[in-house]
Amino acid sequence: MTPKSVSIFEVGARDGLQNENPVTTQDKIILIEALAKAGIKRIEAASFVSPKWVPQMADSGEVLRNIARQSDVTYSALTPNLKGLELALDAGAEEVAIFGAASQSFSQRNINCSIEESIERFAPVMERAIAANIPVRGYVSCVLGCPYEGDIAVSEVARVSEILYKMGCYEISLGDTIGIGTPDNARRMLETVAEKVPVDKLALHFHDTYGQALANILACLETGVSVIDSSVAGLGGCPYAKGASGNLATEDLVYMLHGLGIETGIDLQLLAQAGNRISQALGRTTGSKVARAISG
Ligand SMILES: CC(C)(COP(=O)([O-])OP(=O)([O-])OC[C@H]1O[C@@H](n2cnc3c(N)ncnc32)[C@H](O)[C@@H]1OP(=O)([O-])[O-])[C@@H](O)C(=O)NCCC(=O)NCCSC(=O)C[C@@](C)(O)CC(=O)[O-]
Repeated sequence: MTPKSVSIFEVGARDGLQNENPVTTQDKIILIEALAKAGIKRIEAASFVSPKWVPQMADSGEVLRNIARQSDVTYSALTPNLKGLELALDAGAEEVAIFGAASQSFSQRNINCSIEESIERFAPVMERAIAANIPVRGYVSCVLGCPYEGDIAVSEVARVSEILYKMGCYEISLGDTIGIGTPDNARRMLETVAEKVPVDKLALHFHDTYGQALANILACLETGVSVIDSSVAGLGGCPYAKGASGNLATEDLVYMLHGLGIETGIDLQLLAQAGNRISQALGRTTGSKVARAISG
C-alpha cells in the first residue's frame, strides 16, 4: 500500500559532491545547514574514504565538526572500514553507512575487494559502531545493473541485502547506481528483496542517468516502501560508474510526492534555494527541473 508519508534521505552533500568539481568546505557547510532549514531530517554529510580515491570528500571531518547542527536532524557518513569509522566517530557522525554491491566487478572497482571480502571488512565496523551506539545503514550498489557486468541477478541483490541486514544494518538502501532500471524491473527487484528484508527496512537509491528514477520510484511506492534517497539539484554521479548521473533530484521527488498527497515535511522553496546555491558554487545550472521551473 502506498505510504502516507515518505522519509527523504538526502545524499547530495556526499553522493552528489563526491563526483562534482571540488567546492569549498564552507560551501558544503552552507548546503547542509540549508537542507536542514528546508526540513530534511536525514542528511548524509560526509564520507570517510581514502582521499586518494575520492579527493572531493577529504574535508569530511572538517565539515562534520563545523556544521551548526539541528537536534532533530541526523548527520551521517560513509565508512568502508574501521579506519573510516574511527574518523567518523571522532568528527561526531551520528550514523554511519557501510556500502557493498551485488556485482563483484563493481565491488572491486569501488572498494578494492570482492563482495565476500567486503562483508569481512564490514564485520568489525558493525561491531565497533554497535559498541559506540551508532546506527549503521547498509548500501547495496548495482541492484538493477552493473556498468561492468550488465544484468545482475535479483537473487544476488536479495542475498547481499539480507547479509547486511542480518549483520545489524537498521536499513538497506538499494542503489540503482547507473540509473538503468525501468518501473517493472525496479518493482520486481524490490519485491524480491522484500522477501528477505522487511519492506519497512528498505530504501530506494535511484540515480537518474536514463531519466527513469521518478517513474521507478512511483512504481515501487505501491509496495509500501517509504524511505527514498535523493540528491538536491540532482548533484553527482559515481566515480566508479562512468557516465552515471546524479541521484534523482530531491526537488523533483518532493514535488511528485506532494502532488500525490504524500507528506515529506520539506519546504520545496527553501529546498530549491539550497540546490540553486550549491549549483552556483559549482558553476552549473541545477539538475532539478522543478527547481528550474520554480526559479523561472
Ligand atoms: C575502501 C578503500 C579505502 C580501500 O582501499 P585499499 O587501497 O584497498 O585500502 P588499504 O587499507 O590498503 O589503504 C590504502 C590507503 O588508503 C588509506 N585508507 C584506507 N581506508 C581509509 C579511510 N577510510 N579513510 C582514509 N584513508 C583510508 C590507507 O591509510 C592507505 O593510505 P596510504 O598508506 O596509501 O597513504 C578505497 O577503496 C576507497 O576509499 N574507495 C572509495 C570508495 C568510494 O568512496 N566510492 C564512492 C562511494 S560508494 C557510492 O557512491 C555508491 C552508493 C553508496 O552511493 C550507492 C549507489 O549509488 O550505488
